[in-house]
Amino acid sequence: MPAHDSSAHLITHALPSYLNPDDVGPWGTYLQQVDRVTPYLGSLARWVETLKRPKRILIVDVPIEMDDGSIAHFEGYRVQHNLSRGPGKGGVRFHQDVTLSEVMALSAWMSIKNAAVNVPYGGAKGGIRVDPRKLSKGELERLTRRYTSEIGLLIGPTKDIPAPDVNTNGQIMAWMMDTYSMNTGATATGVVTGKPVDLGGSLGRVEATGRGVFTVGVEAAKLIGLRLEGARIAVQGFGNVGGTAGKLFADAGAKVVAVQDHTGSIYNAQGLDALALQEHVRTQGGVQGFPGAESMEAEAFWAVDCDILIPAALEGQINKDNAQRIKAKMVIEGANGPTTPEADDILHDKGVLVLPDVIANAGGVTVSYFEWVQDFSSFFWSEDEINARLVRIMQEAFAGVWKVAQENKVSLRTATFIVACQRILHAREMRGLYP
Ligand SMILES: NC(=O)C1=CN([C@@H]2O[C@H](COP(=O)(O)OP(=O)(O)OC[C@H]3O[C@@H](n4cnc5c(N)ncnc54)[C@H](OP(=O)(O)O)[C@@H]3O)[C@@H](O)[C@H]2O)C=CC1
Ligand SMILES: O=C(O)CCC(=O)C(=O)O
Repeated sequence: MPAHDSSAHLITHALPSYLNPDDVGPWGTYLQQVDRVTPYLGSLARWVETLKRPKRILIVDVPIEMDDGSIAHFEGYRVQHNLSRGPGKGGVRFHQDVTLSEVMALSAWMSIKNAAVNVPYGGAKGGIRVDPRKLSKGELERLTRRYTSEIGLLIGPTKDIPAPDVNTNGQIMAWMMDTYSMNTGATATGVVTGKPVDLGGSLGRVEATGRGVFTVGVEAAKLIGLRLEGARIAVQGFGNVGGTAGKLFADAGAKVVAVQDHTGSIYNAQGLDALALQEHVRTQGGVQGFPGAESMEAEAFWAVDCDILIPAALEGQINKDNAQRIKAKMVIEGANGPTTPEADDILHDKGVLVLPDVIANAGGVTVSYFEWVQDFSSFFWSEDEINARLVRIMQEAFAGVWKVAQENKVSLRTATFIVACQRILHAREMRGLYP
């Protein structure tokens, strides 16, 4: 091929073999979101391809001995999407449907989210394809420890810092911290966040994501003149994020009228007792059978009469098939990637305000950042101090995004991407390309 053949240009942009340009899952959703922001990036658009390729992907085989003596193999991942603004940061998911393409999308949304609230991190995410409900506690511990050792070459307090996500919690973070510390020969509390408070965890981290969801919800409600007192809330997923957000809205005078998880969908027009429902989910494993609630069909959940809808489960839940039926005035994305681009457009045309994941659920990583800072200084803050700082960061970030949306006449999602992508690509440009 001649040295200046124009097709050489195409070769430098060839997609890596693991990237499917026709991905219709979460990674495809993310790519469409990047395409929507590109016209607003000015000269930084030259760098936008950076955002369409994860920086580093590790796929690991995680073998463990089961309680019955057999050997089982699980597939695990850690993806570092972008490290221009700092070490990788993002949770670890244990779920039977986890795929590489999903973890890539989740890691990319971490890059955007971390930049949107201006914490000094890049984006990363991890996961194992496993249904943790089918494991004993011992099997779960062995799986977590082996996975941590396998991804040990990528993670570290200044390299990449995991945290909880779906089906992972403080206990799992404690095992990860312990395994990494044993492998490196020194206690390294800063290698993960979301740890139990007695092991260097932060007060307020467990509730932080739900508190962030609530905080931006309050700000947006003021802006659109929606009264929270008596407002009807529907929540999908009543785990860490959905449960806390539902409880905080109920404490503020709103009514949680409908909740859905994989065990069922429940409804009470007078409002469900959110605290009692959290306890019911913790002890019974789901919302089904909650006293004082009627059951409803899963599909009917999306059409329920409500003012605020909070998806707080998995990706792609609000899609072209159900978006038209949504009656809420506002959708607050507790989950990552719950709304497909087609559904985004439908909601926009219906006048429903969508507070996107990349700002609405950033409270968790914000308090993770506080935890990491506290671990480095070994000086711990009070819960009031943490909550006050969290609320301030969320309010300021949300106000900034709102302004950008108004100025550019774009959705809050595109506005958040404008703010975040400019920060990431500016950092990329300033750092340069060569060692
Ligand atoms: N934990 C955190 O700090 C953060 C989490 N997020 C995101 O929030 C979302 C929820 O995470 P988190 O609360 O931590 O996870 P949890 O594991 O605590 O809770 C997940 C909830 O979603 C429900 N769920 C799972 N699958 C479905 C389904 N197909 N239909 C309906 N409900 C379902 C689960 O119930 P069941 O299994 O019984 O159905 C459970 O109620 C995820 O998208 C996560 O990435 C975002 C930012 C931070
Ligand atoms: O707390 C963190 O570091 C990340 C939480 C997370 O995975 C998320 O925001 O989606």
